[in-house]
Amino acid sequence: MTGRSQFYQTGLVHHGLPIPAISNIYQNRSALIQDLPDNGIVPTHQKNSVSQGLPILEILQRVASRLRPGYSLDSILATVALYRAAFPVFAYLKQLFTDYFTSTVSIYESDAAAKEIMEWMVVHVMQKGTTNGHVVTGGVIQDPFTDYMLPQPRKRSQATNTNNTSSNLHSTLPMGNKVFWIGLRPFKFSRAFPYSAGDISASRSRSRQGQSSIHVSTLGRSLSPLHEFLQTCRDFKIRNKGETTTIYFIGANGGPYLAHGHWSAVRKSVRRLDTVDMDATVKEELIRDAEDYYLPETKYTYTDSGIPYRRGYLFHGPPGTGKTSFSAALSSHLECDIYMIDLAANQINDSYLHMLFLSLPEKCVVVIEDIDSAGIGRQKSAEPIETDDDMYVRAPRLTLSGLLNAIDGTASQEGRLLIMTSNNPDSLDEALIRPGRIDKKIYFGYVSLDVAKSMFMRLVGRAAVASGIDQTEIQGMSEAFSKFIPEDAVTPAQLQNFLQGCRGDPKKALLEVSDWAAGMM
Ligand SMILES: Nc1ncnc2c1ncn2[C@@H]1O[C@H](COP(=O)(O)OP(=O)(O)OP(=O)(O)O)[C@@H](O)[C@H]1O
Repeated sequence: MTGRSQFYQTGLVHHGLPIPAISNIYQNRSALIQDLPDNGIVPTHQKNSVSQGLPILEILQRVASRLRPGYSLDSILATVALYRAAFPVFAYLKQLFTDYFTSTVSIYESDAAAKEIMEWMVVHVMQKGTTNGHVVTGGVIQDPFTDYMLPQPRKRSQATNTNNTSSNLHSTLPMGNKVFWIGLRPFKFSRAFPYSAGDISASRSRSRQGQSSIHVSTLGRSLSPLHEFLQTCRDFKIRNKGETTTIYFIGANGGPYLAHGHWSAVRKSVRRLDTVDMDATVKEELIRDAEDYYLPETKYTYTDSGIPYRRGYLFHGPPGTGKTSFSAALSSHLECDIYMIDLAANQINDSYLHMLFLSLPEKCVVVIEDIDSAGIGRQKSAEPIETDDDMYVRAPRLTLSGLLNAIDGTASQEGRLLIMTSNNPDSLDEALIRPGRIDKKIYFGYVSLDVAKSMFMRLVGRAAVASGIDQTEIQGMSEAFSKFIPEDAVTPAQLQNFLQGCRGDPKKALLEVSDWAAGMM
């Protein structure tokens, strides 16, 4: 037996194929050559072929020779054997090439950078038709692995048509590998199903507590092209911020997302600051303060003075006065994502909250809602640890010290803007709202005269002006309307509800407001 055939055999044994089959190929080849008749043509059925003794191959051989007389399967089998034998060598060379001639970045899918990359990919690779498959889904995007999805492009005329079912369709990237080019440089993007059991590539990508990750590679040992690519994706996201805000929240009680600290996400249309009605001076001051905080020189001043670069606000006031709405509008205005934490609604304990804060991006707005209702005592530490595999469900509950440590412990992320909302600020522990943790306390109150006018104009007046009613007349109506609203009795949420019921009809609003206001007293 020659070294070459041995090599093939080794390859076949390695891949679990039957050795006899391969020996047959070579033995039978020589037999075939020796037995050739003078004219060199052997009737196929008489050939001592490799297919002999293997019923399926024999059948295939017979079919092949009927279709094409004189045709033998031997060459195909030899090619297959060659391929199987050469495969490990190819895999080894490929790995060698990857190790020495390419660079790769790997990012957990829950990371903000991964979402930026996937948004860029969806628009620049997938929607441009340079890929032959993508996943389309409908409805609200609530999964941490899909929040980077972008709406399918629509015609301008469809944008206002709420009945159009395609408006709910979103595209995301297919699983697997995708090669794309930026200029003359090739990049490879890899992504695997997060929880597909048994999938080797997926399990390779799930290195940390079930989190899947994406990988981007390019030619060359330098990481600079990859950093430039990440920056491109970030710039793209910032440029497109104008239309939507990503709101992150913690999944429903329990479940894998909670246990593993994944933020769920929804993408919503931007809430503009001018749609939140409140005292104009307070509003302006607050916006300026937040804008100043994100100026590069402010960051420098904090760092230079040795002050942790963090800022905190406490929004307090009755329910339905715009604390959450203003927080969302402010995050859109600052062009950053918002992270909502409802301490009362989720089984959050000290270590879990700490981990959530560690996972925040550098620039973001974090809102801890209804902080007074979280039932935080002044315990020094959590109760005895229960035996459980998951570190995030060990400590049973949240303590004040755990909360303080999460929001401004040494390991806590800098650069975030923390907003706590409360309906009952007097019940809050002094330590929680001391200067340095809370820099501004803002009261969100009941509807004032000005707020009533502004809400009337926004919710019914504008549409009436657009339909042809005189602007001055509408303004007069808003003036008259506001006089019916009792002071310190109606929240903006209640007034919004009443005005929505008037279906954009200012005359109806004016007619019915008196009775409605009397019912609110
Ligand atoms: N000042 C306001 N300007 C405009 N809309 C408002 C205002 N306050 C409340 N709303 C409307 O009322 C609804 C509830 O508002 P929001 O959730 O922001 O209130 P909240 O103060 O955060 O309430 P809670 O304390 O219960 O969380 C929203 O639909 C919002 O549009």
